[in-house]
Amino acid sequence: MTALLAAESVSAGYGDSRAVADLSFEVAPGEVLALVGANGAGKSTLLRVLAGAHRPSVGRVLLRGEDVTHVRDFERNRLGVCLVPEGRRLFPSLTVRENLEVGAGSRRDGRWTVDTVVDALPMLGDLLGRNASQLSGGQQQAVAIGRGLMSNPEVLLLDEVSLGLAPIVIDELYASLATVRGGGLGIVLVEQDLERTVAVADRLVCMLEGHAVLAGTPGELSRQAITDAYFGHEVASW
Ligand SMILES: Nc1ncnc2c1ncn2[C@@H]1O[C@H](COP(=O)(O)OP(=O)(O)OP(=O)(O)O)[C@@H](O)[C@H]1O
Repeated sequence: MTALLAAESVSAGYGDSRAVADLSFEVAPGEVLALVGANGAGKSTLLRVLAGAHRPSVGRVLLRGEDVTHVRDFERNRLGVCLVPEGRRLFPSLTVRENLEVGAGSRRDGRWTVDTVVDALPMLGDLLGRNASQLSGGQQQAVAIGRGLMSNPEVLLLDEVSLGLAPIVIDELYASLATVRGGGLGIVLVEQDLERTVAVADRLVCMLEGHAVLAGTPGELSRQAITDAYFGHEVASW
């Protein structure tokens, strides 16, 4: 079966420095693939390559079998790939509703509207008329995810959605993700919290200095193996 999204031998970097090295993987419809790795491992760069925001130096990105390597980010968004970047990047002077509606710009058909986004992310229900500048970090993150959903993506790329948030807010966001992933949406997730990643992911790819050093399902990989991969040779308990 053709994968929803595939990276084929992708390398990418900045000038002479290589951030992603010869990475390959596939994401099936409805699957959550987690990219795990320490700071600087290349996870955000890889997400940007998948989104069309960073050109790989080598390799290909395929969407439903079509080569989209040279398709730019805005066009790739129209084709169904949506990046929710680290740092949220909302429009502070717009209301929550307006920020969500900005996400619908590409006008793909699908189930996501302001109403269905609020169903999936209930914390937004009372906030639609509020300016984004007046939101807590968790509320902003929920808007950023909701804005991504409004483009009716087939692939959602989530970069550190829980960064800086209180555990209770992260719990709420992850509970929402469980409802979001139905309907064949593929998710590529970058998350610092290994425990949470293992709980939510169908498959893990552990990155070290740009390379994929370990891959498999949470059932196949021991915590020790994931931790060793995360830190290189160093062993830590978690
Ligand atoms: N704009 C940039 N210019 C130059 N080098 C960069 C740039 N962005 C990232 N890098 C470098 O590329 C490598 C991979 O960075 P990247 O942000 O992809 O890693 P990451 O795994 O997402 O890290 P983090 O968890 O800290 O966000 C790092 O060595 C980083 O310093």
